[in-house]
Amino acid sequence: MAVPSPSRLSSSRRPVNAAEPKYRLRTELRARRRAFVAAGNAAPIPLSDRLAAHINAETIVAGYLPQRFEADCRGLIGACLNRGARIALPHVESMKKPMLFLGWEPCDPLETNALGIEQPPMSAPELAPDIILTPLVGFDDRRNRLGQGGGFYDRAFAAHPNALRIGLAWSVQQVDTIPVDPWDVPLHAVITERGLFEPAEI
Ligand SMILES: Nc1nc2c(c(=O)[nH]1)N(C=O)[C@@H](CNc1ccc(C(=O)N[C@@H](CCC(=O)O)C(=O)O)cc1)CN2
Ligand SMILES: Nc1ncnc2c1ncn2[C@@H]1O[C@H](COP(=O)(O)OP(=O)(O)OP(=O)(O)O)[C@@H](O)[C@H]1O
Repeated sequence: MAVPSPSRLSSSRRPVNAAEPKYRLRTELRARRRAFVAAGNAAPIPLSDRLAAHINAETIVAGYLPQRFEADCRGLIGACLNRGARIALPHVESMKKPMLFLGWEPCDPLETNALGIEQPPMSAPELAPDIILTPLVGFDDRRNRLGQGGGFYDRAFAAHPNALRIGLAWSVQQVDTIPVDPWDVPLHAVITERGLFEPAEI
């Protein structure tokens, strides 16, 4: 089934400029991600011991439900639940409104948003995450991050400055250098199917 284009969410963003370095990199890395999964290389993203040390029954962990060829967060969500953590998932209503993290427990209902991603309904409680598991399009060895370009995670990081920012990606999504804009905040750590990427700040 085709995933609806993000243009179905009303947008006030400036038009995408195909010459912009982030735009070109995104196109290349989405293709890399797709090829990696198509070749049968997808594997669980492990909960590293160093991340596990931050997770207990008091912790609120924001995860995500994967879209197409993204690194799958669901095993990690299960591992966090096993440690007693509370889970939140992103809720996106429009390109203009900030993404919210809403509480979710196994068996709670989900709705599908205009991007084709499952999310908790607005009736779920809003939570302030201690840890934000972030889907990546790309990353570099300084833990700079490239996302989908909507600015949703940039804004979430600004709204939750004390949360641990953990990127999840396939190892092939690493590049030498991610272009950094003034609003970009580096990740504390990246985890791939190979484990915790070093250097990590956790
Ligand atoms: N799984 C997941 N959930 C998420 C995000 C994400 O990146 N991944 N988000 C992060 O901001 C927010 C939703 N924002 C998004 C903004 C743009 C696109 C987007 O452009 N998707 C492309 C597909 C890219 C691909 O081929 O992999 C599309 O729909 O055409 C997706 C999500 C919240 N939830
Ligand atoms: N703290 C912020 N508040 C408001 N807008 C922001 C903030 N941070 C970034 N933006 C806007 O978000 C847009 C997308 O930024 P960028 O191209 O770096 O996307 P990205 O980091 O790949 O996306 P995402 O954060 O969704 O993963 C930019 O136009 C930028 O102006």
